[in-house]
Amino acid sequence: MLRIAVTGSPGTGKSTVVAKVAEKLASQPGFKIGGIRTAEIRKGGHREGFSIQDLVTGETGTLSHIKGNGHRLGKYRINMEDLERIGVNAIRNSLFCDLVIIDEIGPMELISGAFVAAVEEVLESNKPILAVLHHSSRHPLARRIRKEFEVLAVDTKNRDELPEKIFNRFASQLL
Ligand SMILES: Nc1ncnc2c1ncn2[C@@H]1O[C@H](COP(=O)(O)OP(=O)(O)OP(=O)(O)O)[C@@H](O)[C@H]1O
Repeated sequence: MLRIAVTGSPGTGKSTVVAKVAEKLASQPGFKIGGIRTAEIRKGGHREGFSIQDLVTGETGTLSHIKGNGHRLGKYRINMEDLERIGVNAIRNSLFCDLVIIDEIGPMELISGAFVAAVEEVLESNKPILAVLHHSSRHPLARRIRKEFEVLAVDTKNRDELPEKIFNRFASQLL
């Protein structure tokens, strides 16, 4: 079962690579992609936090924000309610899809035991997975993914060609 994790320094284009692969696969008739994407919340040219979205329902919430009163991680406060209501549900429901995308598995997401458990459940399934893995996480789940997945490092030199390569790998197994 094909499982690929893309990793790399901040801002190298990991999410863009995954989004391009997802877009190409999603355009195949009947192909269903589940899981999550996270994105920056910007205001006035500054990053104020991150959003989290269910790839099936489109439901979007706040993963973290500079304002809030949840668990602090750097300058951000984790919104555990949205992380678990949207993120954990999206990952559980992705078990009914053809491909699971988890963008991303990093320190903010790994704060939630329910998130970790949901990802572990997907790992125990037979589902193909494409994940963005935070480059420096030492969490046991991150270590497990580094061992079990094919890990591809994204950099500015390979980020334009990687989407096609990753698409072809999944396409040859799944389409
Ligand atoms: N192939 C590309 N060519 C040009 N610009 C790109 C490319 N890929 C990504 N970018 C730009 O680089 C920036 C970072 O991209 P992206 O969010 O995909 O990176 P990331 O590695 O996922 O970031 P983070 O570390 O914050 O998760 C964005 O502004 C995006 O538009």
